[in-house]
Amino acid sequence: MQKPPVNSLNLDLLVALRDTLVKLEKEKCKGMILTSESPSVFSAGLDIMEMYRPDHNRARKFWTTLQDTWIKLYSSPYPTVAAINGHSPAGGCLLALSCEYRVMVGPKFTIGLNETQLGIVAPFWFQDCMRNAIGERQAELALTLGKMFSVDEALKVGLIDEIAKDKADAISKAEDFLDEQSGLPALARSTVKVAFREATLNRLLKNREADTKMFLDFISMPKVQQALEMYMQTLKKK
Ligand SMILES: CCCCCCCCCCCC/C=C/CC(=O)SCCNC(=O)CCNC(=O)[C@H](O)C(C)(C)COP(=O)(O)OP(=O)(O)OC[C@H]1O[C@@H](n2cnc3c(N)ncnc32)[C@H](O)[C@@H]1OP(=O)(O)O
Repeated sequence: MQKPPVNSLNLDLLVALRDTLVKLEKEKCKGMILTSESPSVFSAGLDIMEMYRPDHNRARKFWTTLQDTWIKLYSSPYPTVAAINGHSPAGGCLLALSCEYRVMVGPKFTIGLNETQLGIVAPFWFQDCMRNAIGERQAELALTLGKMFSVDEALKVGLIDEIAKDKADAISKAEDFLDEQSGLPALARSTVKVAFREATLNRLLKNREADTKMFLDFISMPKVQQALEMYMQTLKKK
């Protein structure tokens, strides 16, 4: 990802990510590493400006493109690794959680689904991804708190799989994971992957329209708009 300054996921970046994932699948990609050009941010999550005083049609397109991107990434037949070389809050954490393996550069960055802290709600499929990675108990604690994990905490709870000392080390560890996968019969591998992920995927696939409506209704609430405005101001002042 290369959208300065913080790889915030706006409609354009989501379209680019989705189209890349579609292309990789078509071209029978053998494996993908998702990482960031920024030296300190993997992705700042959803672009707040897409939710603040939105145009209804654009907001709908934004949300359905996010859903498409997640579905493609989460169900990709080829192996996927997130080399998390910077902070990874909210939607950034979702991208990492949707890969099969996570290597994160330590020690100073943070990762987590922090939505609750912002007065917004992590959608059920964000929550499912966290639950699948760290288990029911830890996921409930993390999501109600909107906890951002340090790299050490993330490793301890199973949110990431390995710590790297810098980006090059993270890429090298990600390549080791892909090398291990490349020796396996591809169809057997991807069938097992999709079987593990099917229930989570189907939950969104069967409720896409309801999920979109919930998003649009949610961001239309004056209280949510106020929270987003205050949050944007805090970020800008910083
Ligand atoms: C009632 C029940 C109903 C249930 C309904 C369920 C449905 C709910 C639907 C709602 C779903 C909402 C889901 C949201 C998921 C998200 O992803 S929300 C986004 C959350 N993201 C964050 O909180 C991250 C915010 N950013 C940061 O913490 C920091 O920027 C950073 C740690 C990533 C990087 O720090 P640093 O390197 O110091 O950069 P900054 O100076 O902070 O930022 C530079 C620049 O970028 C702007 N910016 C940062 N993040 C965002 C963002 N997410 N979107 C847009 N813009 C962002 C920041 O304002 C700075 O701008 P300026 O340079 O000052 O102009």
